[in-house]
Amino acid sequence: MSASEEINENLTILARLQQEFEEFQLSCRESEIDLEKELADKEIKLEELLLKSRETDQAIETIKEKYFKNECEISRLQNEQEAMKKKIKNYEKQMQELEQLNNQWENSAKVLEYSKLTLEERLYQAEENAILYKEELDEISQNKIVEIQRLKDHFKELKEELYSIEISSPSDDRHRHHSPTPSLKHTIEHSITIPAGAFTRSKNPSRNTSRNVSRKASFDENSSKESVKVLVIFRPPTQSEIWDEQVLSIEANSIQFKEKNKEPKSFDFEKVFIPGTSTENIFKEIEDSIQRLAIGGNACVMAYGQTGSGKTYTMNAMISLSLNKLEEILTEDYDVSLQCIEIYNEQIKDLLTDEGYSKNLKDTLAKAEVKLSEDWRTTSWDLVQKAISRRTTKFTECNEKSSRSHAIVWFTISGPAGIGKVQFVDLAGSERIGKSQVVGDTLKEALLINKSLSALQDVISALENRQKHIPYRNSMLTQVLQSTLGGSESIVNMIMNCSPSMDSLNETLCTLALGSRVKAVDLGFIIRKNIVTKEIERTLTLLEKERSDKNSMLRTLDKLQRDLESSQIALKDKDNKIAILKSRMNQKEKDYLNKKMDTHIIISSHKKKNRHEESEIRVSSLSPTNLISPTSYGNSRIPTMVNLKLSKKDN
Ligand SMILES: Nc1ncnc2c1ncn2[C@@H]1O[C@H](COP(=O)(O)OP(=O)(O)OP(=O)(O)O)[C@@H](O)[C@H]1O
Repeated sequence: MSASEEINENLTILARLQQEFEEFQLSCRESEIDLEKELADKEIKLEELLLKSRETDQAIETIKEKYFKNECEISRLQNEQEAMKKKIKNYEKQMQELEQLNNQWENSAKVLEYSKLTLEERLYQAEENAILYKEELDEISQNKIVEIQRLKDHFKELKEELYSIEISSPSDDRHRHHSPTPSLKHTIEHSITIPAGAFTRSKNPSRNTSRNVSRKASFDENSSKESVKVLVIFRPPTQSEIWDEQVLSIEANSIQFKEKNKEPKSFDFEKVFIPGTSTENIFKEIEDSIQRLAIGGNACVMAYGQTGSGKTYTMNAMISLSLNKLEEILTEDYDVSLQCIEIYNEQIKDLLTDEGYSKNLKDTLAKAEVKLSEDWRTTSWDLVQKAISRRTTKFTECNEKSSRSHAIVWFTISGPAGIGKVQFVDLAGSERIGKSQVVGDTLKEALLINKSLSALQDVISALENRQKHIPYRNSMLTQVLQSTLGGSESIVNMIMNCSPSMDSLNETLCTLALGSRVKAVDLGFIIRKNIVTKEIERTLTLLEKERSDKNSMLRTLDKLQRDLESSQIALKDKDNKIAILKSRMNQKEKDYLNKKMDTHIIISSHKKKNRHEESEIRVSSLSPTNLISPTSYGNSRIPTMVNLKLSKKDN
């Protein structure tokens, strides 16, 4: 080949190569554009991934915070749980202590019960002795009566002798002056038999003097009578109640209990009213003490008994019949005033005004006094009815609350012969409250009723023992009753209201036991009055001491029983509190476990989500497109010149 041909051929190759090169350049530019586009897309995706990763970081932070909070809450709950456990341990310890106390009480109650039995035995023996002494006394008094009759006859003979001497010497005026005139005769005769006190209705001023005289006579007469009278009243059974006379036999002076599998018990009283006795017959027993009001005497008519035993019924009848009696014996010379009050939870309330309960006894009593006008009989009865209805209507809504308070209707009668006072007291129900259901307010109420009835017993006991200090101030009830309880010119009529129902046997027993103890207050007094010889006096003192010992023992036992009941009630209250705390703690534990579970679920779901997202990120970062860098990507696709050369060489 010629040189020119070779040049031409090379030129052709060059031109072809140039063309190829240009094409290659063109394709390179296109690839560059594609790569740039892809790069931009990747950058956007990367941005998005970074954003997502930042959001995930934030979410993780929030979860961490939540987790931390939950941890704190868990440790707080754990602390609370620990504290609760400690509290429960404390309560359990207290409960154990109370149980120990309870056991101790029960033991001392057993000891007391045993000593009670021993004392009862001794009392029984002493009573037998007393019967013997009484027989002796009866014999002595019989002899005395014969002696008195003999003296009377002798006196009569002397008197007649004197009279005949007088007649035989009419000139001697001195003798006539000293002769036994009819009035002297009256006086002498009355030195042997005491005249009955009488109340005369007279508007003559001179009547006052005669009333003063009659007052003295009346007190002298009554000084030999009882200062405390115990009346036992059985109301008729209701339709739903059963009275088995074989089990509970009620007679005019005694009550017998013959329960199956139990020791028979009997109580003797001066007056026992069988179911269905008219209130007029009952009133006859207190009539004396009401009559004495006109001459400045004091009286207390008190109704004691369980709820529904007839206290209010009896008290209403006694007030009404007393007002009839007073109307009969009082004239316009007398001023009558009335107070109707109620004592509930150691607070006092005037039942005739809208004032609420107060702790200020003196003020309330002063404000409660209503001075009655001339037609005081009608006015006072209306006011008493108003007070009773207020008590009843107010408390019916609160169910049985009426029997949880003491109501007192108090008349003051001022007349020429002095100031007489009578208090009609409807006491709170004496029933023992069941231990199980007593909590909160009811517990407080029960404890305060126990306290006031105990205080009443203490006052009666102090009167029995003729103590110098009578503890009237121990309760609001005894403070109010101070005017008519005790004192030489006061008569206390204690009405023991009972139900004949078989369901109430225990409460009836308690009521009668208290009645016997109250009766002992007066018994000592009467016994002392009748003592004739030193020997008998000594024996009777011993007997009286034994009786008083037994009574104080029984009272202690009663008090202990009440205390025991109170502590059992308190124990029950503690039990309830512990049960409430335990259930609260269980609830807290449940809450705590639920929260823990929730937290656990949240954390694990977040962890799962995070793991999922992380793996997603990892997977996407491992895909081939992501693995190629822009340069390597370009290089791999650019056809190499070496290849071209190689092909050229091959060629
Ligand atoms: N001697 C009686 N004769 C007939 N019914 C009577 C007698 N005593 C009470 N009752 C009746 O028995 C019921 C209860 O009497 P009452 O309300 O007087 O009892 P209470 O002891 O005062 O009760 P509480 O303590 O709950 O106030 C009443 O329906 C009353 O009429």
